[in-house]
Amino acid sequence: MTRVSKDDWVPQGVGGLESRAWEALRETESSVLVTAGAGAGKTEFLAQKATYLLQTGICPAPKRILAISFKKDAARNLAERVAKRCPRDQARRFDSMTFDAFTKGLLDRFRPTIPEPFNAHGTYQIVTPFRRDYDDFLERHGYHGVSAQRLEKRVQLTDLPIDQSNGSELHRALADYWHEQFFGGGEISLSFPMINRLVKLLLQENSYIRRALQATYSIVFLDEYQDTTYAQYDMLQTAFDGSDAIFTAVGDDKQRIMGWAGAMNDAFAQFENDFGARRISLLSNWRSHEDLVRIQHEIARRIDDNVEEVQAQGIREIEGEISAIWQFRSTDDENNYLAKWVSREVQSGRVEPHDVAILIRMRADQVEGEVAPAFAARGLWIRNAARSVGEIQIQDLLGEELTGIFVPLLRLGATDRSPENWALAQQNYLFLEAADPDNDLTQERLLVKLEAFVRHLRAELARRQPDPDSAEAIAEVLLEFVSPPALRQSFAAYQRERDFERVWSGFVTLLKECAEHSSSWTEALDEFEGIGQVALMTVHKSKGLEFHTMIFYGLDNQTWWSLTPQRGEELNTFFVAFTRAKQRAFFSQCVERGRAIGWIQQLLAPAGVETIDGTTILGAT
Ligand SMILES: Nc1ncnc2c1ncn2[C@@H]1O[C@H](COP(=O)(O)OP(=O)(O)OP(=O)(O)O)[C@@H](O)[C@H]1O
Repeated sequence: MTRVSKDDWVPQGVGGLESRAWEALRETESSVLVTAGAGAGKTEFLAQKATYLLQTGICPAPKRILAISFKKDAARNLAERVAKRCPRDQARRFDSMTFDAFTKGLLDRFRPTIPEPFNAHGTYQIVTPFRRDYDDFLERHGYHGVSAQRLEKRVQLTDLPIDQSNGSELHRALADYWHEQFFGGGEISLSFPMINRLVKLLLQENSYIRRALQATYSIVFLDEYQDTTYAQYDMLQTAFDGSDAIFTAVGDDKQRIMGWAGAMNDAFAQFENDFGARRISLLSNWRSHEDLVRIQHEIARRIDDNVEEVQAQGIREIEGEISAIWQFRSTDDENNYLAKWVSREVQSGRVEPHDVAILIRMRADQVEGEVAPAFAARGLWIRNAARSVGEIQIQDLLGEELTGIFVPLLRLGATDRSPENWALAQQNYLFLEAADPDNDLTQERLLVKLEAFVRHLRAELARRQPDPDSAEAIAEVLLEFVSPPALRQSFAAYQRERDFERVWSGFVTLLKECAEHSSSWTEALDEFEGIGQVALMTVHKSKGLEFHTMIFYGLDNQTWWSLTPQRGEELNTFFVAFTRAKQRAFFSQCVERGRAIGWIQQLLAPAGVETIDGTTILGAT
């Protein structure tokens, strides 16, 4: 087992850390709250801190680190960064997962021990109720004085068991709601907020499980902390009540975009108070260059007048405009111009298609239908990551563990040499087989088996042309090798048959689709991963990602009617999206839909007006 002394440890994979990040990294005796703007390297900082704690033995075996992120791809990305830097025996003690995966994992493992009647037998389905579902429930039960919004909020926040002595109509509706979800006939239906409440009850009532959890995790990381909900915070506090766990939370209050879903108003102050945390703020932006950071700062100032200026560390690689409003007379003009512009940029070698993102406010499927034909006419494909394959969205599917295990194997099968995928495949396989890191013989034996399988897979792929039938057959070959029991055992999220099926069938569906119009397996895999495709996504979905060039599509005062400096959360969402750009961010606006948004126009301080193909461009810098 390799250990590095604290003094000798250096950050890995990045040039260095700013001095405040060092300070926060070395703070291992008390909790810290790292606040910083966009691109400050908050997520990277967590990966470095985990590496530091594992490599120096500050987190010694068998202790583990729990890292909680908001999105599956973010959780996976963090785990991959740590896995790349730490030996396997250390990296496997880093548990990176979403809040939902954490709570659901506890529910699935300990469900029978929850106090009655919530320990009811039988399978459960996960539901995502909309307001109209609450309305429907209230209507059916005759609760005319209760709004869907209030009921939804109560479900999120009310502790179980529900206090029967409170006779208010809202309370009765809440009790009935839980009863119907559990005993309404058929399968039990649970939403994630309900799972959260059940797990809180479990941890509150069962000190044995609580202590076991605390003994496992003495270090906890919280990424994107600004979007933690009251219920999640409450559950975490219950879980770690009385423990000496050290927390590291990172966040940016200007990126708070989940208020509508119950995110805390005062998350930072509360954390400092409850966890005795030191606040350390970072001042760099590693993602974007100086000229973009200047515009970002102007938007940030509209969110918080006192925001500190940050130091841009990104290098500008582009000449000419880096931000502007492009105005069009018709949507056809708009789509054609954008397709032509992106195609020219790709052909000139300035950017790869997947480094370009088209950002929209909502309804990705509809916009995809409008934009894609113009792009396809120029040989460019749009990847709408919000599209569902079966019951899972592509963006979520790509963050799934199953995908992370199958894709490197497929890549190895499709190419002669791929050291990176070979390293990943080895690591994954040894993990799936729960190989003892100290037993060289077992490891050797497993790696020989893996090699033989890759040879077999290569032969299978070589003898089949990519098409949907072959894709399905190949996926089955992979599953048989990896084995569903090993997947279920290794990942709590796949323990329920239905959860596993959802991901598995999404994987097969997308692979079949990609194989259908590819001439090689590598091409099919590129398409599967979105390589060579222009990304299309809503501003909400862009959280945590980054792109070389971004185009905000259809940014007019009708479509984005609520984007005003007075509406905090919309502005934050826009800010999050804008700060994803490394080099350039443009806005397209079509007069058929609405007018330009005045304050953005002002902000970009248009330098002049140009005309191209009958379209007007308001230039910025
Ligand atoms: N110390 C560093 N040196 C060089 N590059 C870095 C460093 N830290 C982060 N980066 C790079 O800067 C970019 C932003 O980092 P990261 O995503 O961790 O920032 P963040 O603060 O979590 O961003 P956001 O809150 O905007 O999502 C990434 O491309 C990352 O690889």
